[in-house]
Amino acid sequence: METKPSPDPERYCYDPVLRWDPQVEDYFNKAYGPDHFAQISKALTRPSSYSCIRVNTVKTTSDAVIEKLTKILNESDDGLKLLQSDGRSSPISKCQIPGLEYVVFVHGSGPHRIEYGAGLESPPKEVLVSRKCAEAVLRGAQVYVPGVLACTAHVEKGDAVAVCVAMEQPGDDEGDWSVNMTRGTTLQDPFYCERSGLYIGMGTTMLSRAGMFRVPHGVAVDLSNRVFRLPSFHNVLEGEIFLQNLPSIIAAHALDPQKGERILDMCAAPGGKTTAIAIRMNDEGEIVAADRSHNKVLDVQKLSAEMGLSCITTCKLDALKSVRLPNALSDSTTLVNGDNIGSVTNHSDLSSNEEMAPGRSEAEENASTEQPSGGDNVSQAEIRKNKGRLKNGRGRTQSQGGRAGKSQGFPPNSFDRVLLDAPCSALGLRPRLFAGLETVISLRNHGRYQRKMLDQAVQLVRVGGILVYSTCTINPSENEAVVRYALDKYKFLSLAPQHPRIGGPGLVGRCEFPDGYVEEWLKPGEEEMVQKFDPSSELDTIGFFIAKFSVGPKD
Ligand SMILES: C[S@@+](CC[C@H](N)C(=O)[O-])C[C@H]1O[C@@H](n2cnc3c(N)ncnc32)[C@H](O)[C@@H]1O
Repeated sequence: METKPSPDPERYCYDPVLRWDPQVEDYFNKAYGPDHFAQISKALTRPSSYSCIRVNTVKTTSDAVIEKLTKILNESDDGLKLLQSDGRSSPISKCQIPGLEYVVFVHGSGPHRIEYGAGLESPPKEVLVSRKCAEAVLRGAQVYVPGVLACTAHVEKGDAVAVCVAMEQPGDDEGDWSVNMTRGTTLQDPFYCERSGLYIGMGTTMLSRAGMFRVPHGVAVDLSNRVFRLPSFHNVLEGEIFLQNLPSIIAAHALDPQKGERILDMCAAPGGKTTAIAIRMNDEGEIVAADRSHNKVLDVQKLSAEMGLSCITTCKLDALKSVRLPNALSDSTTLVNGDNIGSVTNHSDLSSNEEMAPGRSEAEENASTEQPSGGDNVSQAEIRKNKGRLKNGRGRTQSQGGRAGKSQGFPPNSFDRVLLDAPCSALGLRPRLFAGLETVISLRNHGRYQRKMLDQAVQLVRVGGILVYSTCTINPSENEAVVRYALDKYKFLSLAPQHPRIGGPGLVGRCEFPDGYVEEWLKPGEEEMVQKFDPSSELDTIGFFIAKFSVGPKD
């Protein structure tokens, strides 16, 4: 009788190698040292071992959230598996860092070894998913139909399948990567080497092969046996909690916003940090949340309304043009109802998402925003808002219902604090299965873009104010080199201590590139003033960077 090949454990496992552009790899090897960078690279391919939840303390408490989440976990199959595999009394715990008791962790588990051949006579049938789909699945998501690229022939609904990732492969030309697979392909060779080490779990198909490529949405595979078990809290306790990486929460603490202050969040969407800042201010003061993208501004509006936060105003604004030119004054006055600040949309009077629905007329919105606020206590935010109304005329803060007001920018020195959570290469996000597209030139270009944004941010903070700069990348060109630029160019800026400080030090020194370009990083003594979150460290967070500047007298 013919013996069937048993599944090869080296092939049927999760052991991806993150691919980088060779020059980028050289640069990071120089920056971190080869061993450390290898650890960072490995850590990036894995999800963090816990989900981090920020509790909306304006609406609820950590204890109430823990109780609700425990109930949800106890009632779901995935949750029960988590409880069993976790080995502790409960996978849910409150953050122990002083001041962060409103942060709740739900611990997952993994990597688990999966017996892909258990009970099968031949190698398992396979479903190949896109890299993006796989990264979401590793974070706890389902395998949805659009993420499926290919599968073995004759797959029927209810079949046991191994799920693996379609990874970019190098092409003929340098820097040329492709997946070499069109959607709907039939996987022929069960031993095809490009899928070795890229198996993320075993599950049961919810559709036949034909169904997977015919229906537009739905779950394709019920992935009951996962390499990483992390709870998915998608659509759970909306408005009460927000899933957010720990360093992002720390960035809001670094800004240290005070009740009643006027704060600018320059690149705000989807609003994770904006809402964290609003909660830290107990919803008292004014936060202007700006973003370049109209639709993303609507996301911030939706999140603010969902979380019941009233101190957030939003606007569509290119951060590179955030400082209003003197001649724009009259333009904006004419354009936006006598508003000499810019067109911003306020959520103070919106109580639900429904009220944000596109298509609602401005008149209706204005009517809803004219309701007097109840209660005897008049907050500082309310006083500030009313002062603004008197000064600027009615209309500045009127909601435009599903539309993002376009701002002309803001006068210099008009904010107490500014957060520049800059768009970046995102090379700290986890899990990441491919990084080959960034080149040293593209990494430098990110830094150049960020420096231009910082030039604007510096002008908008008043003397005595605070500027926080953050990114979610491990790339020094976007982190330490941007801080060096800021400190060298603006002598009135100084690095300020951050609380809490749980991240590691920044990089000191410089890097000389083969093309002669020299990049300067931090000077000795500055490294402990920034927070650099290392994905391979015990904190097990995404890669993230935070610098906090005090703004001294500007001459
Ligand atoms: C890192 S994300 C911000 C995340 C956000 N701070 C949060 O915590 O939810 C960067 C944002 O910058 C925005 N962006 C990119 N270029 C911009 C520009 N020139 N002006 C304003 N926003 C910009 C992007 O639309 C994106 O939403």
